[in-house]
Amino acid sequence: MTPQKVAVLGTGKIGEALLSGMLRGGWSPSRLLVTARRPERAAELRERYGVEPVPNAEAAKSADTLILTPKPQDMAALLDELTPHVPAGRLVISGAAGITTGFIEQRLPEGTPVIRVMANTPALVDEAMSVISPGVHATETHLALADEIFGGVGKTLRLPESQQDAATALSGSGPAYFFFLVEAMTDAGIQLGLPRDKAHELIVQAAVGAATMLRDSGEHPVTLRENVTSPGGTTINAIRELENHRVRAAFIDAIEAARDRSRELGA
Ligand SMILES: NC(=O)C1=CN([C@@H]2O[C@H](COP(=O)(O)OP(=O)(O)OC[C@H]3O[C@@H](n4cnc5c(N)ncnc54)[C@H](O)[C@@H]3O)[C@@H](O)[C@H]2O)C=CC1
Ligand SMILES: O=C(O)[C@@H]1CCC=N1
Repeated sequence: MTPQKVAVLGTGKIGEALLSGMLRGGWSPSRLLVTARRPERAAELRERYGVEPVPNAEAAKSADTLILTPKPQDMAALLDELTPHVPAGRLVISGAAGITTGFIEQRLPEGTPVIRVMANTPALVDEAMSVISPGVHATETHLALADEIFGGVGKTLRLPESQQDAATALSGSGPAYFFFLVEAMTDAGIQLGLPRDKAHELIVQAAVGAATMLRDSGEHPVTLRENVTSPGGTTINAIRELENHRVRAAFIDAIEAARDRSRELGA
């Protein structure tokens, strides 16, 4: 079942990434609606994508699938605005960290199918990871629709909602950790006397190469790392320093903290 009309409500960074991906994937702008809080933002979206910005109430009435992408802190207010206008049977997909399907179901008309999705910004280059979990009224048909929409901008994976906060910490926030790593490695290159642009180029290509091997080689990351780590060579000196600085433990702590924050946002 392909929806006739999809609305993205609260079209900020992730909403725009999804919208742009849907358009690249062949969705006609006439089947897409967007809502934005600020008129300048609405005008920007119309100009950039040729989509129609509408008030939230109108989106709720005229789109058969609603994708909600405000900040978690703004979700309750958005739902209050939408509830009187959401006809029975509308599929509601939430892209917000932490917010549970139960939170949304309680505020919308009884029986509304709700799906929670955690995507990430690589949707901008069709390399998103989107983790999909159904609420109590979402059927296989609804899930297939979410797969279709989010599958257009990358990979999708279905997980039980109990694992969404962990997924948010890993793949939702994940790109930020890699960008942070690139920043830190660039600083190291500067420290070693390389020009910033050259250091950046070396690191980005190393990252792209490593990511492609991780995805395509079928090898375990430990094997891939061991293949780089020559006995008595350079890499093991670096690895020793990373272990001395407890970088592995820092990642575990960091990702646990992100998971905890996702839980807090939904509480
Ligand atoms: N940025 C990211 O990498 C990811 C973000 N998310 C989730 O996506 C959501 C949005 O995050 P961002 O796009 O980064 O934030 P953002 O702040 O760029 O976008 C949210 C947008 O919602 C709009 N908005 C809020 N209330 C509204 C209302 N009542 N009516 C119309 N528009 C309204 C805001 O004006 C803003 O433009 C969050 O819930 C976040 O947890 C999920 C995965 C990745
Ligand atoms: O930082 C955040 O809260 C959002 C959710 C996942 C990625 N960005």
